[in-house]
Amino acid sequence: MTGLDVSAHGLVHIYRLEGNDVVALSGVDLDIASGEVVGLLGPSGSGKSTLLNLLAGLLQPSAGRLRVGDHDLTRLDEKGLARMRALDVGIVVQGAMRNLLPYASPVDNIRFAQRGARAAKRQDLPDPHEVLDLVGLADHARTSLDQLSPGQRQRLAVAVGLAARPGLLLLDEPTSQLDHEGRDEVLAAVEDVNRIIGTTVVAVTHDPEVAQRLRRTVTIRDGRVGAEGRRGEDFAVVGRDGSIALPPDILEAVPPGSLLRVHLEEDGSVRLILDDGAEGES
Ligand SMILES: Nc1ncnc2c1ncn2[C@@H]1O[C@H](COP(=O)(O)OP(=O)(O)OP(=O)(O)O)[C@@H](O)[C@H]1O
Repeated sequence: MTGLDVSAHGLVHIYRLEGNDVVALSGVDLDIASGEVVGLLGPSGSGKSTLLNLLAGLLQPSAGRLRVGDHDLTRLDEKGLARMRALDVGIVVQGAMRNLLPYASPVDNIRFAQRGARAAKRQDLPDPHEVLDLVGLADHARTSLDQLSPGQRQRLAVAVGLAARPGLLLLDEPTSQLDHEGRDEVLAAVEDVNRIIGTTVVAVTHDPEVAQRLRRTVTIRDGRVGAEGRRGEDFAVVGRDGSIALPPDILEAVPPGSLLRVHLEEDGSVRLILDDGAEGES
């Protein structure tokens, strides 16, 4: 399977707690092409994990549209979502050991993670040894998990996420609690997987050094896409509804409610002019 593309339009998610609604996502517009590697950034509580869980089919959107490959996640029933999770989407939750059976060998961990795809009669399941090879653990098929380094355990967690060779791999904080060496190992393994089998990867991260290494980053702020990054540079994004989320440092100079004149210059640049006479450019 090659990478799956993802498309979210006006995606809303509301958690309903007794008498209270918590709006976690309030209109996310996001397109991810097949084979992209995207880092999801943003302050705590901005909605990153909610978005990851929606992409995994573990939550259903409250409104808006969400598509992963051919799956329309607003329409799939529980059975359809379970099938998608077994065959097409791999999720690696935060903390390597939460993804692993502690007393099983690495190769048995992969076999166990393939059970959903086997039950769904997937014909072309990869050999578990091949999956370990993809993350550089071919020589550790039978090594006890407590003999693996933290970086190796995290790579094994990534391999478990890839066990059924999904088209979309979701990683929640894949490098937290790792030293530099472990972090580099894990990032290199994810880059190899993406290059060799073309899996689309979406990774939540708080680590600025990880974000720097990712080709594309998307910052979630207050439940929406607040910025996009390319090769370490941040850009404001124009949403499908024409709204623009300004970066926090610009918002300090131009608070909500400010009136801005907008001029499209001949050279294609856009000038925003604050109505009180102060000027800013973007
Ligand atoms: N199960 C839940 N029930 C109610 N509210 C929730 C639930 N999970 C998350 N929230 C709320 O939804 C909002 C978004 O949370 P989410 O966990 O998606 O953010 P996050 O960006 O992943 O945060 P962090 O970086 O701290 O993990 C927050 O206001 C959070 O309190």
